[in-house]
Amino acid sequence: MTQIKKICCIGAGYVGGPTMAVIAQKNPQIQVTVVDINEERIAAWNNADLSKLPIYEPGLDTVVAEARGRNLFFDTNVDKAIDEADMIFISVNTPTKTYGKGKGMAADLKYIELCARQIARVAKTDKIVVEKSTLPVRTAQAIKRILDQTGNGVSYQILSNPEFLAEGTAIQDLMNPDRVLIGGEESDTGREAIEALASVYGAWVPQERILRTNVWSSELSKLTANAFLAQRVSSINAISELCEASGADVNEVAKAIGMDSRIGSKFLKASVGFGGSCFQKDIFNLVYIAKTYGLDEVADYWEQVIIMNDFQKRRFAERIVTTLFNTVNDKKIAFLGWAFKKDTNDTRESAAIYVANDLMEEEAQIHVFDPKVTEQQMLTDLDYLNTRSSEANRKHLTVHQDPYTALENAHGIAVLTEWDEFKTYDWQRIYNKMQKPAFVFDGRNILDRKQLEQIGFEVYSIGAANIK
Ligand SMILES: NC(=O)c1ccc[n+]([C@@H]2O[C@H](COP(=O)([O-])OP(=O)(O)OC[C@H]3O[C@@H](n4cnc5c(N)ncnc54)[C@H](O)[C@@H]3O)[C@@H](O)[C@H]2O)c1
Ligand SMILES: O=c1ccn([C@@H]2O[C@H](COP(=O)(O)OP(=O)(O)O[C@H]3O[C@H](CO)[C@@H](O)[C@H](O)[C@H]3O)[C@@H](O)[C@H]2O)c(=O)[nH]1
Repeated sequence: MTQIKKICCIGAGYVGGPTMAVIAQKNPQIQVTVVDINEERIAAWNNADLSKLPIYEPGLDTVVAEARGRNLFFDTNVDKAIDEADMIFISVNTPTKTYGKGKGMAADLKYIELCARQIARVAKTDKIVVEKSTLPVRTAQAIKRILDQTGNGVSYQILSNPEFLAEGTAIQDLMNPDRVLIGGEESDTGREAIEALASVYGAWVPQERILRTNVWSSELSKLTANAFLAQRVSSINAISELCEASGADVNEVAKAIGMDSRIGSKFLKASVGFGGSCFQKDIFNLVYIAKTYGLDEVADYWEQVIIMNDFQKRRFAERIVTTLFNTVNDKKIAFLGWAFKKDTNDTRESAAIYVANDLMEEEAQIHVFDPKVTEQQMLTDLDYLNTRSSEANRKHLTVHQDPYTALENAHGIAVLTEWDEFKTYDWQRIYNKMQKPAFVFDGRNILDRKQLEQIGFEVYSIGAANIK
């Protein structure tokens, strides 16, 4: 069996960084080099101060501290790392296309293709190339054609090894994955490549959790897993509106259905809408592929998950406006949280961005406190929507370092992220310093509603009988 001695990972992002850190920690005999064209990001990965790593993930600093400089390296020299490696992970971003055919739907594969061409140009020895990025089904074929036809005559095996970690729990998920999926060519050399990668994971993952399959099934399983997860969130969010209208309570409904072992209790938390860099992108990708094959009913079925999610975000913003006597013009609306979920500094597709944007359209003043997201990031997120000028966004957004100043004098508080610390705040003190009536819109259902009501707050929770 091929023994892997050197691994290169192209892309030092939310997936490449943590995944390679864990692989290196668990395989001290393998040299792992993570490369990126983003010099600032690489410098941050190399920062001696572990609180300055480019991404925030609980437990990541400890793993990096153990492996970095021993057998884990972060570098900008992509060619050198490719040249030396026996196994190359491609872990670059695959965003939704913003131009041309498939705009707003298809995955933009330009970064993947650039990687393939770079590998083809540089490689002088046989390589196993591992797709770690999430890709449309049959992308491996395109990568193989580029490598075989433009390369230096060396031989390549392409594996699909999608990543299932969730942000905020990345290290936990990597240490103890439900499964590791490896798709490869159905041939002797294909199977040998699969086993080489399986042995890397075998350092800490039990063999029965390492699934071997063909490349197309592996690629499609990743999109399908995300589509199913997102679909559960949209399903419970659809029911949340019905609960509000009918007097049922979505938490009770989720509990009751979740105890059915066929349904299961996870991913049934009603919310202001799912965010993150993956769910929407991957469903659009699935929808686009289905349309490409002429499968319109399949495409429409999955697209509804996104339509429901957009509606849920909009509905939350509209509820704030109607509750605040149909106007938020010049009112202070305080946001607790901006990240797309707790325990991450990632804001991609966060519901907070869209809710803020809708409220700014109504001329509200948004004041935000998030424990991990910077002001610069929030402004970048708003500017990216292109709804209004940067100056106008700056006029409507104030970012606070202290939650109590963010909440002082607010007409309404909206909880956008489920950070644990929000539950422990001194809510009496907050109430005393707010405009009255004091409204709380709990977009994550994390606060103790009864306690808040006793203090005097008027509370709107997702999927409950609410203030009208
Ligand atoms: N974020 C997640 O939780 C998650 C989980 C599972 C799978 N995925 C998938 O993994 C892939 C990466 O996601 P991410 O969140 O880590 O993205 P990211 O944007 O955080 O990181 C990607 C990195 O790749 C670098 N890059 C792009 N082109 C390059 C090139 N040619 N050479 C060198 N570096 C290059 C970028 O500079 C960037 O730092 C995506 O396909 C995503 O769908 C993400
Ligand atoms: O019951 C729930 C569960 C999640 N969410 C929201 O859904 C979004 C996504 O959450 P989560 O799936 O936990 O985080 P991600 O990091 O986006 O991880 C998803 O996307 C990754 C990228 O593909 C996959 O690897 C993971 O398996 C998959 O869970 C977040 O906004 C959550 O707040 C809810 O609203 N209710």
